[in-house]
Amino acid sequence: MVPVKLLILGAQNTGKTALCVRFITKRFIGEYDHKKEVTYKCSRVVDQEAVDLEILDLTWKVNIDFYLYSVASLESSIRWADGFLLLYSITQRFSFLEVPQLKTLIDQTKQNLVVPAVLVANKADLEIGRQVTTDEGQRLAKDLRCGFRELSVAEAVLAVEAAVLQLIRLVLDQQRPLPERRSYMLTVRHALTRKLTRSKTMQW
Ligand SMILES: Nc1nc2c(ncn2[C@@H]2O[C@H](COP(=O)(O)OP(=O)(O)OP(=O)(O)O)[C@@H](O)[C@H]2O)c(=O)[nH]1
Repeated sequence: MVPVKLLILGAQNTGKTALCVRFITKRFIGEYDHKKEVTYKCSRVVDQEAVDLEILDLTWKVNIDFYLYSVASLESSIRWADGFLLLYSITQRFSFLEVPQLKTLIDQTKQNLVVPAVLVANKADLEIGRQVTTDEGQRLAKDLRCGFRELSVAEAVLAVEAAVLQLIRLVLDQQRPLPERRSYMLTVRHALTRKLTRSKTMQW
């Protein structure tokens, strides 16, 4: 069994608990008790690899003033985790605007070149209340070097499964020796493409 530890972060009311419960139980439950910090545990087989999964859903609220809360405690949860689900709601623009701050804290704490992370735009079923476009979400994910999924935890169990599996794959990829990593291979490919393009331009 390969242990994989994920931390779910995002502003209040974005659907963090709903997503965890949906992934673990396949059910959507409207309201939750937020008093307790919960670590959800399960096992899954991902690409023929047996994974012992833990997902941590924190109790305290991460909002625009999250520095007012215990940053030390947040940093310790970040250090514990191998991968990150960063959630915002398409109906709460402020939750989208908080994401870069969170990602910066993760990058500073982890100090890795590549941090496995997937940006999740939740509540896609509430189109009428949309405040963040899909395009904006995609651009932010690219800037922050994260995967991106827009979905509705309420309506799409398969999309939730796909988002978490994408993150697990990124974590597993990072645990492989350097030359076997997809991210490493992509970096090498981009560097070679850039070099080739430059040398062609110079010849011309
Ligand atoms: N329409 C809709 N509502 C959702 C969706 N996901 C979650 N919700 C609702 O959004 C509210 C907040 O969901 P939670 O899972 O409690 O959100 P949270 O981020 O864990 O909240 P905090 O722990 O308070 O930060 C609940 O009323 C959920 O039923 C979704 O995809 N669509």
